[in-house]
Amino acid sequence: MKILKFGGTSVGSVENLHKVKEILTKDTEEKIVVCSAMSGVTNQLVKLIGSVKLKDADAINGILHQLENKHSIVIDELIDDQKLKGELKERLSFMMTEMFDLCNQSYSEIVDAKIVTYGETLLTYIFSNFLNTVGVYNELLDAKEFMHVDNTDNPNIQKVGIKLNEVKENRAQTNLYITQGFVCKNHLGQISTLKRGGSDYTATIIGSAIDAQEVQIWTDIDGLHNNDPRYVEGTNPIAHLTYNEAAELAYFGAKILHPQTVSPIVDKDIPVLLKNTFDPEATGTVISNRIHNKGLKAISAKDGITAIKIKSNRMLMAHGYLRRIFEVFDNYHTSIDMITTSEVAISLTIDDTRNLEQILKELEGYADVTIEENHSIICIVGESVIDDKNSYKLFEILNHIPVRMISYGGSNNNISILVDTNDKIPTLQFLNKKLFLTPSHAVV
Ligand SMILES: Nc1ncnc2c1ncn2[C@@H]1O[C@H](COP(=O)(O)OP(=O)(O)O)[C@@H](O)[C@H]1O
Ligand SMILES: N[C@@H](CC(=O)OP(=O)(O)O)C(=O)O
Repeated sequence: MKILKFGGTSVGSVENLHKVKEILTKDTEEKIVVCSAMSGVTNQLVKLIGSVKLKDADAINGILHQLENKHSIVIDELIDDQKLKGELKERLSFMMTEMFDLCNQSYSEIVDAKIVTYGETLLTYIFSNFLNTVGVYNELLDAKEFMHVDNTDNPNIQKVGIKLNEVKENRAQTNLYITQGFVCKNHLGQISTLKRGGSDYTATIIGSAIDAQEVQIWTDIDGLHNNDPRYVEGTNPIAHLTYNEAAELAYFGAKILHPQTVSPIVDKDIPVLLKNTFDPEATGTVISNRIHNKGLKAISAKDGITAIKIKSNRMLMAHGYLRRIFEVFDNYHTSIDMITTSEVAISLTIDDTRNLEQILKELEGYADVTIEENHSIICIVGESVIDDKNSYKLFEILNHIPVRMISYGGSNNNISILVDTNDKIPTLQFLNKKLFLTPSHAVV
């Protein structure tokens, strides 16, 4: 069994849905297909939720109308059979009424999750019916029936596997299942999400739950590139990455992968393939535990970082002081990414600022605290990257860009620097030139 995940762009138009169909029908192997919402739809749903919070009836109606139109056009163009077309339109209209009713409830996290996951529900319903009508028989599985994820950081994979097998057993025999990414049920049995971009995570949770042979993530680019192609020209796909490398890159901003994608499949050593829907023959990237080559592989950037400097002339290096600082962050479930220390100060970074006010209040009890917002962590990744004889070149960045923090040696596989977000793109471009475009770029 293989798991194939198709992202928003891959399912974002009728033309692309036909391409997905081609990929699915290349062989008859058993597959579970995880689909995202059509590209742009989840963003529209997020906007819709904003309007629900504001109780802005005109905006709500406007967005619902756009969503109905968008999916209605897809049905028109995709489905030839008039009877089926009518049925799908009727179902679409029913789902829009359900959404309208939700929009008229007062805002809550459950209402939020129910609304924001509709994009996946709409798309999979239409796509599954389309496939069936053209002879590609499949069963549509409701992910809410088996993606029971009590703890999104550490899902109970076995539980998902048991539920998924139960759901499959009650359905007709087929070698093709279609389901929704992103949506899950939480520990209270309420509808929830795996966070933005979470369909990748859905795919690897399912892959691990059923001991899949491999997980394929189909997107709009030919694999994970050595730098962010949105900001840097001349980036190249990387043929092989280790789980460690992929996890670091995903966590530190490589948008192609949800940060938690790799974690469910590492222990089972299930490979993840990143493939291009628009160029299926392109090699793409294979993520596995095999180290093909060591040294510098790729650079990524994570925005929305806040640096916190904690200064205390009296106590910093005193026994137990660091513990007290870390406990404050721990008490507010706020994880720390980078840390540097001096004799009298510690600087650290966080990306979750929901509890920043309370954290600062507690820290200010025994230290001077300053914060700097709008920073980005630039992460240079590769197995044993710190031993790469070219890695020294990255420090030339210091001649060009004000660097706020550097983290070197925390792991052999990652060197991180913190810069103002306004300097992110020049930093990525400079590092690309220095580390990848100079002739001697090579590894240990
Ligand atoms: N290092 C990288 N390698 C490849 N793509 C990247 C990288 N960093 C950012 N991206 C962006 O990620 C996009 C694919 O991710 P995403 O938009 O989540 O796809 P999907 O719609 O398939 O879920 C690419 O179009 C590319 O612009
Ligand atoms: N549709 C959701 C989940 C997702 O994973 O989407 P994509 O595969 O297009 O990144 C989102 O936009 O966040």
